[in-house]
Amino acid sequence: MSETKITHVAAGILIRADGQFLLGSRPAGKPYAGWWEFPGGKLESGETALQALTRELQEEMGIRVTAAQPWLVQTFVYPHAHVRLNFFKVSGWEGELHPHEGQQFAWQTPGRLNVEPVLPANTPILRGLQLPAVLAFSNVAELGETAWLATLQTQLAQGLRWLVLREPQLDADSYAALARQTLALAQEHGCQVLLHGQPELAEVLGAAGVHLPARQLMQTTTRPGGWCGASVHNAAELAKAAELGLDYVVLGTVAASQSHPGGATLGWDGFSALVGQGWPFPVYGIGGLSAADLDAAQAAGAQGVAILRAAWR
Ligand SMILES: Nc1nc2c([nH]c(=O)n2[C@@H]2O[C@H](COP(=O)(O)OP(=O)(O)OP(=O)(O)O)[C@@H](O)[C@H]2O)c(=O)[nH]1
Ligand SMILES: [Mg+2]
Repeated sequence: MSETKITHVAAGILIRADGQFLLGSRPAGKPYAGWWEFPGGKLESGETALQALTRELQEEMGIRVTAAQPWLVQTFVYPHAHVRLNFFKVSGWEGELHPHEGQQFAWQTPGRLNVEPVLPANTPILRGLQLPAVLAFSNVAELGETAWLATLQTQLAQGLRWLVLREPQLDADSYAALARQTLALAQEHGCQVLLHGQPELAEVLGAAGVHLPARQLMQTTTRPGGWCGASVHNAAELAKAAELGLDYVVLGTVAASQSHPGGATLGWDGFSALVGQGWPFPVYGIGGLSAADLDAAQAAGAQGVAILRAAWR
């Protein structure tokens, strides 16, 4: 059998200051004409993905890219090609948008698209765009239930929109009771709550989804419904998360933390090397981090930081 040829593609997600992002319709005459995509195209020989992105956005829409960060990498098999798609977040450009190929443009709100259909390979990218920069993990273990629930209400009022309810010290009944209370509070504020390692309970209680500990991730054969993320520590666990089609992972331990003192840490260099392999989901740093580490995390290729103790101060 001949080796499958991989077509390398670069595509840009233009993001405006108001958070909206750009989709373009594919021009007549191309495969999937009329479907919506992120502007971009195939790498020419000798080009890096960033060079191809810059050239394609100039050719297709007449803009000059001034700031672009590599984000997700998705591989996909179409009848017409096996593609490896390098998606960039484009936060800076010069010039007005011109549809040089007769395409249409549409600015979109994450999670609330008003155009369709979007190219099938882009599903995880559209999900990733809905995820926050800071992912909060609960800390009932240290604060106690009453104090944590009080802090939760303050944080919800201040805009907390994503929460992982991780309390491995609780027995099943106590955890379920806490989950019910947490969901009742969170739902008033449109906050998405992910339960820890219990897809069935998440479904019964109507939680947004589930967060899998690494051991459970490695034993899972079918992706649970709703939002699904996992904790990972190495390339094998990252690969498993990609195979299952998860929505995000938290990768650590980045720095020594109070909960894992003296344990092995990745540091931002080790973190960056793993993220740089290219994954179809956002990767958060975890372990001894706070929101103050956001810039360092993003410089290392992270979506952001997962924070535990620091989320409830
Ligand atoms: N530009 C772009 N291509 C995508 C996306 N998602 C996705 O699956 N693709 C696939 O990536 C491949 C390359 O896309 P393209 O047709 O834009 O390439 P191109 O601009 O170089 O076109 P050309 O070869 O006709 O000049 C196509 O197979 C397309 O289906 C996306 O969001 N943007
Ligand atoms: Mg193109």
